[in-house]
Amino acid sequence: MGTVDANAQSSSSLIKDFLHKCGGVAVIDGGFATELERHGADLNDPLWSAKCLLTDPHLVRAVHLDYLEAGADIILSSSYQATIQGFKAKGYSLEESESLLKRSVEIACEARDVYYTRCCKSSSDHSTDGKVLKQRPILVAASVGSYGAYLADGSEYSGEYGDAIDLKFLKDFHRRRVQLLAESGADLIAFETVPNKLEAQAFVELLEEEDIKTPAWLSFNSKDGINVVSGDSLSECAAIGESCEKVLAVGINCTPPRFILDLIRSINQVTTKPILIYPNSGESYDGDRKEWVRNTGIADEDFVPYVNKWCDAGASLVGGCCRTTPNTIREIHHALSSRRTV
Ligand code: MET
Ligand SMILES: [Zn+2]
Repeated sequence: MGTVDANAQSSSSLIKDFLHKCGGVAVIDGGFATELERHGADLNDPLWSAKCLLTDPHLVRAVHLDYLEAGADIILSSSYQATIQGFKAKGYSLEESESLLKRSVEIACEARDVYYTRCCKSSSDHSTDGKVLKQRPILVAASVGSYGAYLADGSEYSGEYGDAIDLKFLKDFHRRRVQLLAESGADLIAFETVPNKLEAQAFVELLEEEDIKTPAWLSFNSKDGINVVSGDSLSECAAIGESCEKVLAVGINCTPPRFILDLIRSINQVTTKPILIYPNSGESYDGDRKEWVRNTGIADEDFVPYVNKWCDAGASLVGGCCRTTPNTIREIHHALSSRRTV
């Protein structure tokens, strides 16, 4: 087997091997931007969490560390809303914009290094204040938010981009960012909050066209428990992930917990790949008011008691999205620990 084949082989089993080492299930981190806000960062800006790369990289690193110490096995970089187009609109040069994108992954990798050093210094797997300090495999995923996230008007929750936005436009929009993040030292690329089929198609075509060597996951969001937010069929969206060898896992993020079980069942029908799940707290984002609002109607209870049911239904990577915190992740870590075989 040649080197290229060997690389393809090792990256195609990255998540499966990782899950094996984790004992069958792995914990993803929790809300990142909303956690920065909880620490006082003002992210009312088109760059959202990426603004902190400019103003407060120490906080970015500290939040990554908080999630690792809460038991996350996979952390996502702060590049969700970081785009070359967005940085340029702020007056940064192409070179500066590109290095900021890479910086987001470097900071996550630095947090992992600091974490490993703390683990070495600790005599037990848990510190007295409940921190998880266990030497274990940890993956850094480079976050890529959708085009709707760049628009910063909440349209990643509608998936309505208008007729002018076609496949070619979306591929060209994401191309350079995906190339850069693939070469940034991240273990994988996390395409997150993908709101429609067109953008899922754009991502998998980009992976192939650009011969991207870093594997990816594809994560959709839903607001009805049946379809993705645009109304496109979740089965069709998940099948796009299934069809691409470079996509190692498919799933759902930033979606109210009460929809998750049905969504897992629906994805399970069309994929053999690991299923990832990281719901939000159950509140919804009001793009006009630029705030999170409680849903009326069915209240979302704390979802941690359900995570084992989600794993029984087929999920193997579980974490949290917006408005979840290191506490949520600590609880998920504990809730899943009894089913882990290591
Ligand atoms: C709107 S979904 C945001 C996902 C991103 N990983 C974050 O937690 O900030
Ligand atoms: Zn979210």
